[in-house]
Amino acid sequence: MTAEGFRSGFACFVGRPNAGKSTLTNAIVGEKIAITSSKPQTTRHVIRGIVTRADAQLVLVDTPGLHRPRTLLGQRLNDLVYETWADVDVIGVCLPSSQHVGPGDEFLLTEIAALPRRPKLLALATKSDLVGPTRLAEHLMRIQALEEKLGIRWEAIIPVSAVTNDQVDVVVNEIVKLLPDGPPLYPMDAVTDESEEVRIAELIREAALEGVRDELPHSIAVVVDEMLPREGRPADKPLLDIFATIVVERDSQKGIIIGHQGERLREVGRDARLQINKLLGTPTHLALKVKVMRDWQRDAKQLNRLGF
Ligand SMILES: Nc1nc2c(ncn2[C@@H]2O[C@H](COP(=O)(O)OP(=O)(O)OP(=O)(O)O)[C@@H](O)[C@H]2O)c(=O)[nH]1
Repeated sequence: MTAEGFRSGFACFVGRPNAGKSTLTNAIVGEKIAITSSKPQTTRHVIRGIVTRADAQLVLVDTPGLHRPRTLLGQRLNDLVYETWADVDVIGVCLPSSQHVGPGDEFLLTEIAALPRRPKLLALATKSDLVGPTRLAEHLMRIQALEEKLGIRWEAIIPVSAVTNDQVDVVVNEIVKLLPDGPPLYPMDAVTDESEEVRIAELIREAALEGVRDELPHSIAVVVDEMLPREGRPADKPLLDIFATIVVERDSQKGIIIGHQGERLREVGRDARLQINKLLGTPTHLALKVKVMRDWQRDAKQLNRLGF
């Protein structure tokens, strides 16, 4: 039963690494679904957050960054980006207020402008809390000037801060306005269609990368091997056992993840478990293994197994 005038569709946020895409997605969906970090390029999976309102359903698709493909993984990620862009109704282009609009941003927009079926474009001046009004105004004017320079059209230009929650609702309203009429695409109570396992794997990956991103930026993946309720627990005190494997490319990386006498891996497990408990709302026990799979990023069979 959907009211007349109900809108539904897909949107994604694009932007240079660190532009604030994941943080904005989280602020909108209100649940930890995407990875955020202070270092670039941690978003790897296509993650959908779903906003359902009385008048609309918005499905947010998170894409990885576009980069120079040096490995099979790089190529697949880029293909995924173009496929995602072709599918969405609205692209929110994140242009951080704290940085100048640069060649990277223009490259991205030129690629979008060349799409056969161009989605509607919203310019989002992200991280607006980091600059004063004068700088923000200048930034907005530079964004405006891109229309003529690149032959694109902004449906709106919106300053937004995901951190202070300023104008996040305006962003959602503007996106919804641009969605086509249509019934909900997912059940009305859905938040995300990403499987729990994938979300858990991402939380572990995030914890494993903490503090060592410079050393291991793209060389780790996480697979959840098994999740089962612990037997013999009282009904009011359940415990979920999660077995997961952290996959690295080299022995030296395995050493980094594990740390001196396993200290670092224990920390990773503790951090990840807290996040997982929050996500699932159930106490969990997390058993982590570290495995070396040489060149997993170049090997198609391994990539398929890891879900890329
Ligand atoms: N002050 C401020 N910081 C922000 C805001 N949004 C994001 N950040 C910070 O900017 C950094 C990058 O944010 P992300 O959301 O991970 O950026 P991203 O575009 O998803 O990055 P990639 O996954 O690398 O492409 C993090 O340290 C965030 O805390 C904001 O509105 N204000």
